[in-house]
Amino acid sequence: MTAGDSQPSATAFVPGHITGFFSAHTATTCAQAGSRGAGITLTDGVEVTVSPGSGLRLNGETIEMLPVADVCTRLGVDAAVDATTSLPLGAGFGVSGALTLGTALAANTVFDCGKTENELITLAHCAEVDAGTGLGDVVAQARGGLPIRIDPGSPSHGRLDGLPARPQIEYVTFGEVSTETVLSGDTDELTRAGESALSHLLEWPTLDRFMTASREFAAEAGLVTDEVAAALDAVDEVGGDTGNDIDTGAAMAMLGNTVFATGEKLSAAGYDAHQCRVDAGGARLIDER
Ligand SMILES: Nc1ncnc2c1ncn2[C@@H]1O[C@H](COP(=O)(O)OP(=O)(O)OP(=O)(O)O)[C@@H](O)[C@H]1O
Ligand SMILES: CC(C)(CO)[C@@H](O)C(=O)[O-]
Repeated sequence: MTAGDSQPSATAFVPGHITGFFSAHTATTCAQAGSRGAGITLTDGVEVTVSPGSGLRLNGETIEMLPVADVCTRLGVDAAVDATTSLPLGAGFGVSGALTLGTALAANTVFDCGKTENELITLAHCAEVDAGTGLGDVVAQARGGLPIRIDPGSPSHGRLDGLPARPQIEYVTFGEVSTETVLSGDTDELTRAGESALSHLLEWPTLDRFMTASREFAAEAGLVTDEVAAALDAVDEVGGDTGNDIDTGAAMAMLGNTVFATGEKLSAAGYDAHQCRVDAGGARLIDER
């Protein structure tokens, strides 16, 4: 907003979310549908500013995104959404979920919609589920930390827990995987692999176990691309950079052509990796005018 501009505006920050593994769960209502699984929320995220108007701009470029438009319709508002992020779209960082939840949080403030946080999370979750752009990103992004989605769905239905850890994270991305295409296909095998990965994690809920369960999930679900396989192998070869967590390795971000690891393992393997940390706070309003 420029000086002298009297338009109200509000800005929300929503962390990026990498899913390590998941199972897909359909239900009669969007609020009950979703995914089980586990992931990492990132200090790298999306800042979403809403003011009266129309259209969605991401890093200055006008784009169309169904769940963002849907949230505005569900709130009954005409919003101009202006978002910035260093994360790529469609590469497994939950950018669509972040844009959708950020729009809900900021629009509620600007247009005085009178919704609670859980109501806004539910609106954004339903918009993502109905658009097929995500199943569990919104609830994970609302929570922050290392969310475990024990039961699927929005806050009144889903059940979340988390891993008490705050590691440094590295990631490298090779491009997009269409979430809509994967979710609209046969998800039975993927869901079996996701259920097994969740049981494995819950037996011993540590960061190391999360990484191994994620690695196994990607292989069992048949989602590993050539670039991802090469990066996973390269990290295995250097054996981790710290010498004491050799088993942890790297894993694939769902659903993207992206690899992530804890510590500096991707850099040690020769990749020009982005570095960030685990987001501790979850989605939040950061400014209102
Ligand atoms: N330039 C663009 N590149 C990719 N997707 C785009 C673009 N513009 C709009 N979109 C829309 O953005 C959405 C991307 O959703 P998707 O869920 O794949 O991304 P993501 O949330 O960043 O990743 P993921 O869900 O895998 O974590 C799609 O609905 C797509 O139609
Ligand atoms: C389906 C998904 C992997 C897409 O990013 C995510 O929304 C999840 O974990 O449910």
